[in-house]
Amino acid sequence: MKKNTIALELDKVSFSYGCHPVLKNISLTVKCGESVGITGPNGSGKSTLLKLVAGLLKPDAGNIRIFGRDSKNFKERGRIGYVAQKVSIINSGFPSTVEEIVLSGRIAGRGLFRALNREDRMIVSEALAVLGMEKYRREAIGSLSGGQQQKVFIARALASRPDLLLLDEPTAGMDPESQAKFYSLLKELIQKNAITLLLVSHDLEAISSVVDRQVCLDKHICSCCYNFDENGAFEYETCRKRIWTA
Ligand SMILES: Nc1ncnc2c1ncn2[C@@H]1O[C@H](COP(=O)(O)OP(=O)(O)OP(=O)(O)O)[C@@H](O)[C@H]1O
Repeated sequence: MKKNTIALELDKVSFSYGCHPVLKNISLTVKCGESVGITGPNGSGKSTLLKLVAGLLKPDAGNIRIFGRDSKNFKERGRIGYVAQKVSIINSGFPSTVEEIVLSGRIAGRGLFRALNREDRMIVSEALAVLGMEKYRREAIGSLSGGQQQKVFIARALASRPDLLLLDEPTAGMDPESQAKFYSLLKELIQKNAITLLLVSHDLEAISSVVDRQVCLDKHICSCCYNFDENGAFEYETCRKRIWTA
């Protein structure tokens, strides 16, 4: 996919849950291969924004274009990998193993009737490594903790090799060591595969190593975008003050 082409364009998007307005006039353009962090206070609409891009919700007003197509007509949903903030916990009787769940990400992108090959297994191993979950590959998913299950679903999304990856607070249930390793390996993976990333997080500092810039949802309006300098430090401070003192 060509760099500098547009992966995602939100044009004056508004959304309400019933009579509760959440997003108003949001405009945002993301280039192919770009990584954008979405930050903002609780309830500012970050998850809602990802759900709109994932096609799980429809905007009340405005347009969303994905890879040049109006989202209403965008049928290639396999090109989008989305992992919600909290996946539903799978109960202990569920028969699939971690490896099977992650492999199912390969089917989503390539179709049910294509046999899985060595490359698929290699991609699955790589995705499990990003999440530090290789040693659980033969375990039943239902026997894992909630945080571990979340990691498996992130690995599944990575294994699908999406063109656009939407991650909603992916490290919320991770210990600090897994978190640092995850962001560093995620960065490698998205750069290697030219994946466009939208990453929701409260931890501006942690994600500054992965994202090219951060977008702040502030009082329901996408109010500021900052590019990072080499260390990310100055822009991070500015951004944080703008969000939490507003
Ligand atoms: N299904 C729903 N029905 C009604 N209101 C909802 C629903 N989902 C979210 N909301 C409301 O929409 C607003 C935005 O929620 P959203 O989850 O998008 O915010 P957020 O920025 O992701 O929050 P957080 O940082 O706490 O995860 C909140 O006021 C929330 O209560």
